[in-house]
Amino acid sequence: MDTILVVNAGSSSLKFQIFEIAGVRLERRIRGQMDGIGTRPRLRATAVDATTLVDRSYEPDVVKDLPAAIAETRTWLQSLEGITLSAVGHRVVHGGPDYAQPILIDHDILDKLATFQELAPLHQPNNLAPIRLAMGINPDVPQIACFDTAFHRDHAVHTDCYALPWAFYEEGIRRYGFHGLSYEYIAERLAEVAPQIAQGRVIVAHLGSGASMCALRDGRSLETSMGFTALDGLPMSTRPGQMDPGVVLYLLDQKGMSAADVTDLLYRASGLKGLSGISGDMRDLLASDHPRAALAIDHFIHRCALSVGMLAGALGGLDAFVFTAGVGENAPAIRARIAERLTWLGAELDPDANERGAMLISTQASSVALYVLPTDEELMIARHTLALITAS
Ligand SMILES: Nc1ncnc2c1ncn2[C@@H]1O[C@H](COP(=O)(O)OP(=O)(O)O)[C@@H](O)[C@H]1O
Ligand SMILES: CC(=O)OP(=O)(O)O
Ligand SMILES: [Mg+2]
Repeated sequence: MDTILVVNAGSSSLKFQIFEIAGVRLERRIRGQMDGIGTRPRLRATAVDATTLVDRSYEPDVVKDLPAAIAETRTWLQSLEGITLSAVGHRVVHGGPDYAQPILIDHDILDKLATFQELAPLHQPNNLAPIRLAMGINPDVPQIACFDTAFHRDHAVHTDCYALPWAFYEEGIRRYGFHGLSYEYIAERLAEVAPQIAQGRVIVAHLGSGASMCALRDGRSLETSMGFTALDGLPMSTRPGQMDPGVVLYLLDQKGMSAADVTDLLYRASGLKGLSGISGDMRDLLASDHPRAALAIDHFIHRCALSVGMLAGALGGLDAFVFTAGVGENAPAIRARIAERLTWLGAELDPDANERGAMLISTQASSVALYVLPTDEELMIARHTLALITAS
């Protein structure tokens, strides 16, 4: 069968899906992921009828990083039979100022995208490595890049700029925003499940290993919590989120840390992991009775609440709030605590619906509709990929 393979390397997971091309439609065939990379690695894949195709756990030091996950997953994918690849669609986290649309990759574009590696060190190298590999093995299969930044590219300039001298904006130091494929999917999904509400003022909380929020109006991105890099905004598994840049200056100047040390601290050793000293995985923190686990969760909730205030301000009010990604989809306790901090906006949680993981988790009296919508970045990538290969 003719298929599109989609590859999505996140900061704690490698997700993939295989879609059959059925004329102009896509039919999902296989969905899988290696998640818990470096903490509790597990490779799982299911067929469309929910049959388990693989379910394998690994020691954390065996699949300790994304390259190890890519190698292990690739071996498994190669064992599949009867699959002809028409194209591969890739999530590429940073598209810089110029890439605002999905694009067919060639060597020049690959080199250009590699110049953004320092702006997304947890992602960009792992997004580009499989593309380079695939182009080497089978140069005839089109490799399509879909950017996390693209969905935010039509923000107003006053939204995108930092209050730095203008020349910095012109050279590309801007607030790009990320998780755009997820927000694009949720905007479409919300338009299906609640068309009226989707036209209104909506905040989507993508709470995974990386976490951000996006203010949508009429399905378009108006504001988002991440900026020039995916360090900004909410605290994450291993990243601190919004921080006074004076801290970085202090670390460099007063503590004598090198730029590489600070990079490592901010991308890999901070956030929930750094603050708790236990783990960056929300499951571990929820299961722990250590006071620092509780502190890390309290901080996460507090920063989420502040971010909602900021984005509701950008929207001039709030009609709906959507939880998505690993934590948002799977942690009712976290959803309940965030919802509690939305009470001032008129939100009222339905605790039973929340525990069940229902799609709508607010009461009828709530003036802000609360939703849980599983994201599907891979479907978004597959759609873009199909559109691009059929247009060319
Ligand atoms: N049942 C759960 N309860 C709480 N957190 C969960 C649960 N399942 C997954 N998570 C969290 O979701 C995160 C992964 O989310 P995901 O969106 O897949 O991240 P990424 O794409 O950045 O790798 C993990 O760090 C884990 O903390
Ligand atoms: C941009 C980002 O942080 O992505 P992820 O949440 O997949 O790590
Ligand atoms: Mg992700």
